[in-house]
Amino acid sequence: MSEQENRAAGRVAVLVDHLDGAVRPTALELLTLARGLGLEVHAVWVGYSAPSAELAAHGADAVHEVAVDGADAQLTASVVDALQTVLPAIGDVGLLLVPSTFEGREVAARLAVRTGAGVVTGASGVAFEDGRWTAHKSVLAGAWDTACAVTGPLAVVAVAPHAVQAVAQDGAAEPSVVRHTAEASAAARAVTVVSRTRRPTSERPPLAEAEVVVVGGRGVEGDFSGVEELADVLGGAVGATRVATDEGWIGHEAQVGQTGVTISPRLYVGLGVSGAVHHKGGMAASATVVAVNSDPDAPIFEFADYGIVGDLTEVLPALTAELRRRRG
Ligand SMILES: Cc1cc2nc3c(=O)[nH]c(=O)nc-3n(C[C@H](O)[C@H](O)[C@H](O)COP(=O)(O)OP(=O)(O)OC[C@H]3O[C@@H](n4cnc5c(N)ncnc54)[C@H](O)[C@@H]3O)c2cc1C
Repeated sequence: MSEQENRAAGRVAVLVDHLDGAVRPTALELLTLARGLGLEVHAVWVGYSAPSAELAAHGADAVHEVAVDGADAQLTASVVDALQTVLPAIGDVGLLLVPSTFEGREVAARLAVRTGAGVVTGASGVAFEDGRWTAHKSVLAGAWDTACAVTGPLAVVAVAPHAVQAVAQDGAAEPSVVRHTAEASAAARAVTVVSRTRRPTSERPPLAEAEVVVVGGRGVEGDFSGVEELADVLGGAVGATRVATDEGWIGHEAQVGQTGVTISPRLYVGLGVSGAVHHKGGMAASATVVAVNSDPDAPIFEFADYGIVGDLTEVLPALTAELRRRRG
């Protein structure tokens, strides 16, 4: 970028998603993406004790810790309050990256309503093109790639998990750490968190962020044990079609698709999944699609990278056993 373009693009801020003090993997991806843009990168951490060296290794030049006064800092309204305080303090921010998770998209939308920023969600990449921040995303079940240029002064781009690979670099300079305090808005103060109950933890990664997702459809005929076994061998998450969740074979939180969770794993494995358009809409951004289906004319084979025509009762145990053998 020329000096003039650099000035027009402004600085890049990254909202760092974290849980119990640990940076979420998607935040490291966002920082890596931001570093690649070649501009000043500011990491925004709501709370204190940010792991500044880890954030710097992934691209942060400066780390901003923000305490929210008067409300629970984990509420999305509080996160927006924090951003509204810290972005003007950084100054000249042209692009804010947030994760395209449920919470990230809510933060993006609330911030846009308050500030008039332009928002693009589910982006696979972002670049400064023809004097505007432009986000790229695939739409209509992956049938179209679009470029969405933001015309306002601030672009808020929610980036899909795994759009880039997080890469730490050795020898990053120690970032400056700046502390801020944000005043909670009426929206944040209106909510009191009375209790928190941690869901029973699973060894598996969260569905929306997983690098590998194994999905069971109607073809599993009610038995998800083989789907879970393959997911565990691959270190992945378990997903399902709406048919499988409607049948009560697995919880609704596992539903992948237009009305379920949107995923963008490196590897998607569909077992007894037909590949209906409503399902495809939530997984079309998967990098590699593998399908096992007994019907050679199943629509999923039209967009799968690798297809196995066969009965799950035979293919799945053989596949799992072979992968287990190869992984030692
Ligand atoms: C408004 C709306 C929103 C929707 N949202 C979603 C959504 O978010 N997510 C979603 O998934 N769906 C959604 N649906 C439903 C969607 O349209 C499909 O009905 C659904 O995805 C089909 O699920 P399935 O592939 O499991 O079942 P089916 O379409 O019935 O396919 C089952 C497949 O399993 C194969 N099979 C059967 N037995 C075996 C075997 N033994 N071995 C190997 N293969 C076998 C069959 O050949 C078939 O291809 C939505 C529908 C509507 C109308």
